[in-house]
Amino acid sequence: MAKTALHRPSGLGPAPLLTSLAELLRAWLPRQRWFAGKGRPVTDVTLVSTTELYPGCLHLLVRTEHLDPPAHGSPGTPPPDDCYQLLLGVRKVLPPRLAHAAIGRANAGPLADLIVYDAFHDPRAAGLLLERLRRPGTAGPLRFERDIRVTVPTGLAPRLLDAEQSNSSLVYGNSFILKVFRRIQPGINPDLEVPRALARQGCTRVPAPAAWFRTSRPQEATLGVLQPFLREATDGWTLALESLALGLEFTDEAYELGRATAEVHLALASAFPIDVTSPPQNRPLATAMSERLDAAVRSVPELGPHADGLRSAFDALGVLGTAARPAQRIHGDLHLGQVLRAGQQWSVIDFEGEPARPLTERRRVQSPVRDVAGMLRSFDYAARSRHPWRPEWAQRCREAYCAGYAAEAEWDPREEPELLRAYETDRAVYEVLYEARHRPDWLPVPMAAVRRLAAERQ
Ligand SMILES: Nc1ncnc2c1ncn2[C@@H]1O[C@H](COP(=O)(O)OP(=O)(O)O)[C@@H](O)[C@H]1O
Ligand SMILES: O=P(O)(O)O[C@H]1O[C@H](CO)[C@@H](O[C@H]2O[C@H](CO)[C@@H](O)[C@H](O)[C@H]2O)[C@H](O)[C@H]1O
Repeated sequence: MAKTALHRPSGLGPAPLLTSLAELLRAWLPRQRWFAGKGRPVTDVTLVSTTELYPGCLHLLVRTEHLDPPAHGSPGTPPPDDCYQLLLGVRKVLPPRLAHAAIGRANAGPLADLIVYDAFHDPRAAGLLLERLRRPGTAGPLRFERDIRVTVPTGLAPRLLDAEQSNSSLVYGNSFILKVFRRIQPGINPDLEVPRALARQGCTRVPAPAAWFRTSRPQEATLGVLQPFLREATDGWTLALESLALGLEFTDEAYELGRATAEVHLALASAFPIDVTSPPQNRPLATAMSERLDAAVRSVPELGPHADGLRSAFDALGVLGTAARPAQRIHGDLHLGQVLRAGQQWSVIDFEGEPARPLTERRRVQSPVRDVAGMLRSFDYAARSRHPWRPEWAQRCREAYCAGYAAEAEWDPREEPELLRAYETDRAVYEVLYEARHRPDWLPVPMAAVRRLAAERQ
């Protein structure tokens, strides 16, 4: 294929993508787990930038346009059009081992009669991507950078992680993991910004970025981060489900997890110092939560009958005036899937925040209670994800986690019941939206919490 086959001057902004490829992507994108625009038919796919990484392997940023931009801006609703990162392979014949990665055969334009596939599944493409990261430099609008103190060996065998993810991750030789962001938003991604800042702080709870790559077009944005792979680690969700299945307690683990969370919060507060002269106001926070609830009710009507009960949590927060704890940078999407345990040590990963929220919002300072609430919701998720439900198991985890947090942070999240309840309610509303969009079978799990939280109305 000629090098210029897909090249258009990417500085000119969105350009119509070669028709046949656009057609293929229109059908393929909505089927991907990481596609954020589910439920909103894609009307067009346009090219934002194309970079040939090597012959037959194209790095693409594409923009999707949608039929019906939602009339409301709910927390789980992406803006009317979105930008996605793709690595496409192009071959005359696709070997059977790559059959599952096929996007389709182009029938027009310079790619006519060639098969296009998702090259993250191709070890050759994945290996070459690692080589780019090992050697800092540029390729078109792409810029590859690394921490020169970290040695990344050459020739590490890649494998695409088979996890239910918002992005795509490649593991190299069980030594490094490259997370490739799929939905791209302008600005630095907190999943690069925060772990780098924590590493500078000497915090060992978070794997430090070894290399990363960005784009300068259409705007500056982070595209991927390579970090050490914790090969002996198991994620907290798997551990919690194992413990439930065996009828075991999880309180020791939860206590240690509380300590780890507090340690990360303390490191975040040092890494991102803020002006604490004006404590955060609760009323605007309560209003924002209430508006998110309104939008969620419009998207998921099952929430409607519980809306007044849920809102009482936000009202109770709103009347409190200023918050007792200062706001700071936080994790933003903390749950049991974001913590990994190796031996006795809990590590925290994925500082991207809730993927559906705008980047600027995810990088804002917020109450650390929001992360605590996220983890408490996760204990409830685990307890409710299997029969018989074990609410008392979750309650014991909750107490242990808060006690562990208090031991490290020297303040106890349970001393802020209104804030905690409001954040748990806000998180449950987010989860309802998330599940309705991505995993409808799971909707009963957060809906059970919604019923409980609404019934707790004061
Ligand atoms: N440093 C790491 N070491 C070991 N496993 C990891 C590491 N980082 C991520 N993982 C695994 O990859 C999965 C997905 O990573 P995550 O950052 O949560 O991606 P996403 O934001 O796409 O969901 C995690 O659930 C975890 O199992
Ligand atoms: O890990 P991500 O950044 O992709 O987070 C999203 O997906 C999570 C599910 O994979 C989702 O988490 C919800 O389900 C978990 C169990 O699978 C549970 O532990 C969490 O408590 C619950 O919120 C998360 O909300 C979403 O942002």
